[in-house]
Amino acid sequence: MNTSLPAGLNGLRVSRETLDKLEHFAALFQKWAKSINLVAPSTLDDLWQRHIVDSLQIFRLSPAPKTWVDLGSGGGFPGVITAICLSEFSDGWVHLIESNNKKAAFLRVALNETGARGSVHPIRIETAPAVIPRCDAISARALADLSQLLKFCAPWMLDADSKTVAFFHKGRDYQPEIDKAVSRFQFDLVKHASIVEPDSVVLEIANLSRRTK
Ligand SMILES: C[S@@+](CC[C@H](N)C(=O)[O-])C[C@H]1O[C@@H](n2cnc3c(N)ncnc32)[C@H](O)[C@@H]1O
Repeated sequence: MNTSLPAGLNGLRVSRETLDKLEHFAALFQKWAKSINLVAPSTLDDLWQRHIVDSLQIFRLSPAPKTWVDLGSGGGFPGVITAICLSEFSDGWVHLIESNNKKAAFLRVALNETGARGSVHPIRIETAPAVIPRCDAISARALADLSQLLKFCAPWMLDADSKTVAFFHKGRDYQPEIDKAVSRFQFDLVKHASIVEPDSVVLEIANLSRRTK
């Protein structure tokens, strides 16, 4: 298995300390992935590019938010990677929402062992806003279609005063998801080209409101 670092992290810059933590996380991930299905096994050989660098783009796009919520964190992408990046700063925090208990156990170990700034909530996303009433940013990767993601985010983003921004990784077939979502919601959208997958994007969404008929 290739656990080596891709040259220059695709141009992303991280400190030596963060790199050490990412490498520690990668080693832990490979160990746990032998007994729990953390990502599609076919992608394990390319852990750095397919998962770690893919996740790093989120923090690169938005380093400022203090309180993050990562929905359906699975094996930690992008939530744990964001939490590791935040550990360079004093006051950021990532709430990882993952209802699968085995994955939640891995996430706890990953945060503890890397000293990342985050906590794990082994709960359903639908109940998370009651536990985490506000956040500055939300991330989700490989979780649901855009309309469902916006429904999950609504409790944090629908308030007219909300400044919460959401970041969603999407593969090349994202446009029909946007077309469907705009029939129900209005929002500001920025499409960021992925630095990892050609034709994939990270959708940045702000100023969410429900469309009135
Ligand atoms: C396909 S995995 C993606 C994991 C990770 N974000 C990634 O990109 O590798 C989706 C994860 O979301 C979790 N999940 C799905 N629906 C959920 C819900 N309603 N509440 C909490 N977790 C959920 C699943 O247990 C699973 O680990």
